[in-house]
Amino acid sequence: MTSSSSLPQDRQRLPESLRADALMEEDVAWSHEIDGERDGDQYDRSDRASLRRVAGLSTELEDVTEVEYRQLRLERVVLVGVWTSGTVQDAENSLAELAALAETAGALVLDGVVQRRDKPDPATYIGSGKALELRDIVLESGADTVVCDGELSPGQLIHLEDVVKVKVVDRTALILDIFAQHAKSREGKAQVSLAQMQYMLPRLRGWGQSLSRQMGGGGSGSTGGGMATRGPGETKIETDRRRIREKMAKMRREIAEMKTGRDVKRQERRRNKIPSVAIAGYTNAGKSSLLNRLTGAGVLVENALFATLDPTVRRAETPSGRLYTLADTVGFVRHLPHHLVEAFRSTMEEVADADIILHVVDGSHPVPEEQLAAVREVIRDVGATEVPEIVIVNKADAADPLTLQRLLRQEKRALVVSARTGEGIAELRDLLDAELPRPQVEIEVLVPYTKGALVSRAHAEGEVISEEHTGEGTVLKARVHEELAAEFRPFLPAA
Ligand SMILES: Nc1nc2c(ncn2[C@@H]2O[C@H](COP(=O)(O)OP(=O)(O)OP(=O)(O)O)[C@@H](O)[C@H]2O)c(=O)[nH]1
Repeated sequence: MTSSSSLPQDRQRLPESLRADALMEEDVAWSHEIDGERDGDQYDRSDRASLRRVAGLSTELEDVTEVEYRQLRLERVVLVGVWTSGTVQDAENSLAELAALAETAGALVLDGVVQRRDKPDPATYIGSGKALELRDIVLESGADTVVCDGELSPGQLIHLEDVVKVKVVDRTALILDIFAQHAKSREGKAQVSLAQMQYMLPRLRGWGQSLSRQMGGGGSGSTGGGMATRGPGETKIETDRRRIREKMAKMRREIAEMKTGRDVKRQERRRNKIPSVAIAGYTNAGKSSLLNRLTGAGVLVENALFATLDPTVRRAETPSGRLYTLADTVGFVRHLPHHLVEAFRSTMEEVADADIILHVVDGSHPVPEEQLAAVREVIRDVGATEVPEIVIVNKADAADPLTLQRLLRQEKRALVVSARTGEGIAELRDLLDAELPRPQVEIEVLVPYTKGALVSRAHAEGEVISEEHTGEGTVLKARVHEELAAEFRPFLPAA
């Protein structure tokens, strides 16, 4: 078993070896220890994450009890995870992902600890001995927040805060915080707010109590940064709860109205029979980059998780000139808080409604299969299992060729591409051309030049077989969808 005193030595040793190649002054070493408490299996490893500091996170913990949710203030964090099953690699990947999430939320990750246990401790998430060790790490590193790699009960949050004496947040709160930062549309913002309130409701008491206790007993220095002296009392919490419930009801109504507007637009696209392609995939897999490649649209591409939160729908063209719509969707992540899956169910309808799902996976990830499985779970959840799926293994330029080969072997329909270099994109366009549903009705018409717009629609929405300009108008032979065929009816040659 690793004693707590070996940890500081590890961390002292690591920054030096890393400092040599540090690019930024702000970079710090990220080390973590995986502690085999039960089976004596020990594992030490260091890693370095590129860490960035993002300003502008403004909320103190006490504000969380206000009805208006503001972002959590995550600055200097220590990560902690409980490793209950799977391999060491699984535990590492999960913590690495938590680090990426914390960075995306603007935090500086100082350290990470994983504890091997059968299940999380019901009182403090990690065992009580480990919690004390964590307190030492927090003190030594000057962290202001502990981020846990799971969803904690209100009681676990209170108890762990009591031990470590700084704010404790869980993975769910972290993801909600990131979503709050990234939502841009009114609908997206409303959905995230609703999910945040849902999450907050049972936890108001916990955070309030914990704070009151810290204020009363712990001494102001122990909380690590700028907390107010007011601990919300029972009555305040009750008032907050009622106000939150009222606000949630109002928000649900508003979201329902916005959804109606979006449904109308989607039905319009359907009526026009423009084939639709939905891009789905794990967060950071390269969905927005692929959308940009296929449409030339300047969608925000960020090396951060969940840059895309609101569905973006664009028009694109196949090599033969057929129009289709391409929808980018929210990035998925393992253990996506269920409030969020629920909240984004309606935006995911773009996926359920599509003719084809392009399931983008990051080929440079050590285990892309995990991401594929997590995304498929959501695809199943939104009832989109019937939609044909093409797996797009992205980032070929940065991927291990063996991983690519393995994925191609495992997946029924897969294509290797690089949205960055353009590799494989021509093949993807051809594939879409071949796979998108074809218009059914063949027409042969003479269209007067005054109705030129109809001919343009045949080009965009159908397939033109031949086109000839005569003195009387355009002689057009084409395959189009039923609705458009009906509009051409007046121009059919007289029987
Ligand atoms: N090396 C490499 N990097 C890529 C490729 N495609 C995308 N990226 C990078 O991966 C990161 C994420 O790309 P995005 O397109 O924003 O990913 P996303 O899936 O839309 O992300 P979310 O919005 O978080 O769901 C960015 O830093 C991209 O530059 C690729 O083909 N090769």
